[in-house]
Amino acid sequence: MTPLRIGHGYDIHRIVPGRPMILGGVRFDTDYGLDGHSDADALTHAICDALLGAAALPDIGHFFPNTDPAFKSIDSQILLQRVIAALRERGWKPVNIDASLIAEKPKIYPRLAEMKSALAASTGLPVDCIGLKATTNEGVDEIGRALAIAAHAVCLIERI
Ligand SMILES: Nc1ccn([C@@H]2O[C@H](COP(=O)(O)O)[C@@H](O)[C@H]2O)c(=O)n1
Ligand SMILES: C[C@@]1(CO)OP(=O)(O)OP(=O)(O)OC[C@H]1O
Repeated sequence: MTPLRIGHGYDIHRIVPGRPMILGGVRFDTDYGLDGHSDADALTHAICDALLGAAALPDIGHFFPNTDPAFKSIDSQILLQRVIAALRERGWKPVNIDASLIAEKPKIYPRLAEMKSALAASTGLPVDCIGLKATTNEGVDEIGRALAIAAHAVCLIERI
């Protein structure tokens, strides 16, 4: 079987008042946050889907349905740890992850190191195997009007 596989993931969540803003396992000090059944960490969800996709497994919603109360407000780092465990059971481990956030706000750059540390802890990867960056959408569309935040992720996995 092929020893290396590539995966891609995407997620988007609406910005709403009064919800926590959690991205890459890090909480931002804002009076707005992302709407969702879980903690709505769009970045971590995109990473989960990239890993699942690389292993040709069904997506995050299949493993953790948004109709299941067990996942209400759940910390997405727990979901990511379970995704890593699902891959490990099937003989796969991550090699590296690269992800991009598209967000008008909050400013991501000052918190990047913390986010990488949190994702490294959940995936078991060294921090230098996790790429992370942010860009605004230059005011274009709902993301550009700060009504939503989107994330894209790619990853490589290899045989254990
Ligand atoms: N939410 C964000 C968006 C962007 N950044 C950083 O600002 C730089 C400039 O953004 P552009 O959209 O003009 O490319 C970008 O390179 C990021 O480093 C950010 O920290 N948080
Ligand atoms: C993370 C899960 C968990 O129920 O819920 P949401 O926070 O709604 O996130 P989304 O990316 O829309 O769907 C995936 C679900 O698995």
